[in-house]
Amino acid sequence: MPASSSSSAAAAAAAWTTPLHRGGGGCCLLRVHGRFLHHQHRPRRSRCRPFVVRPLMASLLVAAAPAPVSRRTAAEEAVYEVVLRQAALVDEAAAAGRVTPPAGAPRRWANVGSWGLLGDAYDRCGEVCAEYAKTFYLGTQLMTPDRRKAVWAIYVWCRRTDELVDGPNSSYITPKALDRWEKRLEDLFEGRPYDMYDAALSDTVSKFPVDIQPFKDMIEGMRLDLWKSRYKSFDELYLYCYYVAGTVGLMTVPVMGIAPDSKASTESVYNAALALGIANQLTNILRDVGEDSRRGRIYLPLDELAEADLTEDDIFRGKVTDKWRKFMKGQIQRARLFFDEAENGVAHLDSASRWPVLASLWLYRQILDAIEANDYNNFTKRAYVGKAKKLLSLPVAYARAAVAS
Ligand SMILES: CC(C)=CCC/C(C)=C/CC/C(C)=C/CC/C(C)=C/[C@@H]1[C@@H](COP(=O)(O)OP(=O)(O)O)[C@]1(C)CC/C=C(\C)CC/C=C(\C)CCC=C(C)C
Ligand SMILES: [Mn+2]
Repeated sequence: MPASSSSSAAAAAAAWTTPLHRGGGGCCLLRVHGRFLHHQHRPRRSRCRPFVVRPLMASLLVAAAPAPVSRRTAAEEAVYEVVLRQAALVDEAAAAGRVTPPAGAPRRWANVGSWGLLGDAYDRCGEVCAEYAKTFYLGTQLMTPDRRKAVWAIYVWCRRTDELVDGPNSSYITPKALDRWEKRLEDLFEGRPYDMYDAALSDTVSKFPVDIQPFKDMIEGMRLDLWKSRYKSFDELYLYCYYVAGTVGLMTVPVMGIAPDSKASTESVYNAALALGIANQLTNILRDVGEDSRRGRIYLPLDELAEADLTEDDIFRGKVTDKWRKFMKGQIQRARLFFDEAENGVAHLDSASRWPVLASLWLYRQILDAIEANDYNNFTKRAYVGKAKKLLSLPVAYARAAVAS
């Protein structure tokens, strides 16, 4: 059973009774244009819940109904518990005055470091990153060497994890194989890496307050992909998106760092990071509807499809109709809400980390524009952002990141 499941069971029980304002006074919700915005005036360590695009709220927004604020869904509650734990870890490290371990502390994985192989391991991670994610690799060049290398190591682990279920050997991947991958993850967190990519990550997690839970949760998402090909509601889909993508935000914030002068709570920065992962994955899903359907998969909320008077067969037939356009407009609107929340958080990241995050956010968000430009034909036309637009985003994001505060 995944570690997150135990908390999700408790969360499920609490979900119908927990008010949005668990922290008491000190903050308030404002309703603006049908959205609830959180007005926050609490110190960094506050536990008061910041504004976050909630799955239930987002579903209702898509259905153009009024959004309730008093209830949290089971999926949201489960994810929120992880967010709180990650934020607390970063706060503890900051309170102890460190991002890296105290000087002289035993390194969990010292041998290879002293042989100089660690440098090679990180270089290989950088090469993989440069090959698979050029723009993002470019963005990491502004970061301090330690942070840049750490993000590469996380990237490579994520890419390898995804390759297990999506790569050339995916047909051989069983739940047992994923269990072994998880054991390997535990080993590397304990300072016993299996290969050089693991070694780089092992070193990274010994230097930064990175927790194992989001990594385990990503493996859980891959487990889902082995057997689940339908999502009944947005709540179910939200949890999947958290597993495979929201987790990336939680893994990387401790490395990217929070701006020392930021007044935002750690928790709200984590929520923004989570939102970016969710937004990216929702965009992935909307871009790949046709491709996924040809693999027998529908990553769209079935209840919302039914409300739009669309059936699974409509997806498999892949005909762009007015009903489909209307449905897609709602889905795109929801993804944009998550991007908006993420964008608000970027200014609170360490200044050197803002540019790559903002650039990647803008590039991904433009895929939604491309779906619109394709007249919502995501069955047979792949939405992509052209090279010119990509190149233009980089300096614009750079300028914006430089002035963000
Ligand atoms: C405050 C604030 C906004 C902080 C930002 C925090 C941050 C850096 C968040 C990163 C969000 C992000 C890039 C999420 C990745 C989402 C994603 C695309 C996940 C993909 C999953 C599965 O997709 P699928 O199989 O459906 O699609 P494909 O056809 O395979 O594409 C993933 C493929 C999971 C694996 C994820 C990666 C390989 C990306 C990992 C990226 C990093 C570690 C670097 C992130 C850093 C920057 C600067 C963006
Ligand atoms: Mn994939």
